[in-house]
Amino acid sequence: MGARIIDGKGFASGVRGRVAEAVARLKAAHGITPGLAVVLVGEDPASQVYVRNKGVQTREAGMASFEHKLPAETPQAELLALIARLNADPAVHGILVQLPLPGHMDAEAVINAIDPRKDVDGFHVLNVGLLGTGQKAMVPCTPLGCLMLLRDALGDLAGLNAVVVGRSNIVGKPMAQLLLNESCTVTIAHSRTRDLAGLCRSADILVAAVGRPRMIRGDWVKPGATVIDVGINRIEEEGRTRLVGDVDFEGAAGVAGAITPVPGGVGPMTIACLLANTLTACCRANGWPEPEGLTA
Ligand SMILES: Nc1nc(=O)c2c([nH]1)NC[C@@H]1CN(c3ccc(C(=O)N[C@@H](CCC(=O)O)C(=O)O)cc3)C=[N+]21
Repeated sequence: MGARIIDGKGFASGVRGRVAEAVARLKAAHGITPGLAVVLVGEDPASQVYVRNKGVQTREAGMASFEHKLPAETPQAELLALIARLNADPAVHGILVQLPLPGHMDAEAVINAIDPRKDVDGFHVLNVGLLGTGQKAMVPCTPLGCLMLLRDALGDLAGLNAVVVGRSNIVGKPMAQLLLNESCTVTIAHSRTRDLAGLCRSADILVAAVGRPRMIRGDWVKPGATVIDVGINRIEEEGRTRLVGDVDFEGAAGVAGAITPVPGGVGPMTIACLLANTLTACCRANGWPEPEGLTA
């Protein structure tokens, strides 16, 4: 057990504090309150918990929270009409449509209907393109949170070997883009990668975002590496439900230089970065300077 445990929960609380300070300054100087609209379609219990937490933390940061809960069977046209209203609402600076959406909806069409300037998830195809070309984008919250933790742990990331395990549009691909923008040498690995263990052992930075409990073993980790575990897997163990990551924490912590725990690592950073992105969107919408240290 040699690795430093990266305190994502504590770091996230610091980020939220800095967001709250900036929000208070905006209110005092301009009388403007950044606003975040969260849309939940259906009654998925996990999604309900996340949406409630987002609302609480948004208000705690001094921002306005608008929650829209629609029944699972809502026609897509109705959701698109709501998004159009939120796009046009000057009190709303950020819009998040909770994923996954019910099966009858086309998630890509829904996401691409959001005004890209209000797309605080960074999932709109325009933001994906801006990030991919190194231009100013709205950056997906989870990878942005991981980047903040990595910069804090390592300082300059240039020249480091980064391996991202997982190629999702939500985490793996944008994470790789961010690390490339930091001048890392980046490899994206996935289920078809040959000798995944050996590849992982070449990583100075190892980001696990595959959604398979404890898949990354301790002997896949290069001694001294920084390990970022994005996985949040609910498993049954010894008769109770536990939350574990995509990394075998006990094994990896004996080898890594630093590692994020689950829970208390990347998860809390996701919501903190959602608030940071809402603040950033509000500043950009008004032509004010962006908050320092809260963007990519
Ligand atoms: N459009 C959209 N944007 C999202 O950002 C989005 C989404 N849809 N759908 C669901 C996922 C999941 N997600 C999490 C946020 C915070 C924690 C978090 O704070 N986790 C804590 C506690 C975990 C727990 O106790 O359940 C931790 O890891 O320590 C986890 C997961 C955002 N998501």
